[in-house]
Amino acid sequence: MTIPNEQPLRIAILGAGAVGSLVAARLIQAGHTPTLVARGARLRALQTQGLYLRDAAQPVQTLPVSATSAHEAGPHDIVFLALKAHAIAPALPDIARLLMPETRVIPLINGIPWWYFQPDETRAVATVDPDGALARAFDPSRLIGAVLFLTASLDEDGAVVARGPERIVMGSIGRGSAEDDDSLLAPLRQIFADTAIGVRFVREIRRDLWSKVALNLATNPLSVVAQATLAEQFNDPALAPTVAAVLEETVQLARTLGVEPRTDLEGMLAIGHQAGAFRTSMAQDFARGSPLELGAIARSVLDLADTQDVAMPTARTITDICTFLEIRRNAA
Ligand SMILES: NC(=O)C1=CN([C@@H]2O[C@H](COP(=O)(O)OP(=O)(O)OC[C@H]3O[C@@H](n4cnc5c(N)ncnc54)[C@H](OP(=O)(O)O)[C@@H]3O)[C@@H](O)[C@H]2O)C=CC1
Ligand SMILES: CC(C)(CO)C(=O)C(=O)O
Repeated sequence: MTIPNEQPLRIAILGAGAVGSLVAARLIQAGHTPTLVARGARLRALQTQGLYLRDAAQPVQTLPVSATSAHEAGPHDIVFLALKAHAIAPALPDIARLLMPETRVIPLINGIPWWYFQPDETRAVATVDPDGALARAFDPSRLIGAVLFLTASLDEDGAVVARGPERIVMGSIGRGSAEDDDSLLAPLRQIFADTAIGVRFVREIRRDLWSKVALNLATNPLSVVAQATLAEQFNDPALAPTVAAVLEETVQLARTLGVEPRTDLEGMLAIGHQAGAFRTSMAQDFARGSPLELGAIARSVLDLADTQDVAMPTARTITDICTFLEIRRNAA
C-alpha cells in the first residue's frame, strides 16, 4: 500500500502462530508484502515452503511469504504483535528491533491489555504488566487497540486454518480528538480495505474490548475444564448456564468500571450459538503443553473485580479449577 509521495509502508507481524499467520495470509492475498517475523522450526518452514492457508475457499493454498527473524527484520512502519499476552514482555528486545519512534503498534491479543488505563492514568494493569515494562516500552500515542472476533489454529502440517467469520475491531486507545484518531488509523484503513478480514474502526475501543473479554472469560477456561468446544459450551444444557453466568458477571464488572460492552448479553449468546466445533486457543494450548493465557484472560479481570468489590464467583471457580489443571499437567 502507498500513500501519495511516500514509500510503501513496511508492515511486520511478530508471531507466526494462528493469528499472525492468518493476518499475514489475508494481507498477502490483498497484494501486501508483510514481513512475518518468526523463529525456530516455524521460521525455517515458512522460508522453505511458504505459508499454507486452509479456509472455506480452498482445502489448502500456498502463499509466498517474506519470513524472517527479529534480528534480520529491521524497523517497520506498522507492527502487529501476534503473540500470547504473556509472551510480549520476554519478546521486548525482539520488538525493539522492529520499532522506530513513529511506528504504529497493534497488539492482536485477547484479555485485558497492559494499556487499558493509558494514556489518561499511570495505573498499570499489574497482572499483565507487573513491573510496568510494557507501559514503558510502547508510546501510547502510537498504540492502536484491536479486538479479534475470529477463530484460527495451526494444523500439524503448519497450515493456518481459518474457520468462520474474520472480524477485527480497531480504534485509538486514547480519548483524543477525532482528527488525531483519523491520522493514526488512516494507514490501517487503507491496508485492510481489500482484505478478507472485516476491520471496523471505532471510537471507544474499550466497549468492544469488554465484549470480547466477556466471551473469552466465559469460554476459554471452561473449554479446558470441560474439554468442550465452543458449540458445546453455548448449546449443551450442562455447560450453557455457566457460560451465561460468567458473561453476566463480566458485563456487571465492565459497567462498574464505566464501560457498556458494545454487544449486550443476548448478542454475546447469539455469537456463541453460531459457533462451531472450535477448540479455544486456551484448549489448544492446554493440549500441546503450552502455558495458558490465564493472566490476561482471567486473573486480570478477577483482580479488577476485586478493586471494584464486584463478586465474580462463577468465573473465579472455573479459573481456579483451570489453574489447578495447568499446574497438574505441568507436574506430570
Ligand atoms: N487462535 C485464535 O483463534 C485466537 C487467538 N486470539 C488471541 O491472539 C493472540 C495470539 O494467539 P495465537 O496466534 O492463537 O497464539 P499462538 O501461540 O498460535 O502464536 C503465537 C506465536 O508467537 C510466537 N512467538 C512468541 N515469541 C516470539 C518471538 N520473540 N519471536 C518470534 N515469535 C515469537 C510463538 O512462537 P513459539 O511457538 O516459538 O513460541 C507462536 O508461533 C493471543 O492473545 C490469543 O488469545 C484471539 C482470537 C482468536
Ligand atoms: C474462541 C475465541 C474466539 C473466543 O473465546 C477466542 O478468542 C480464543 O480461542 O481464544
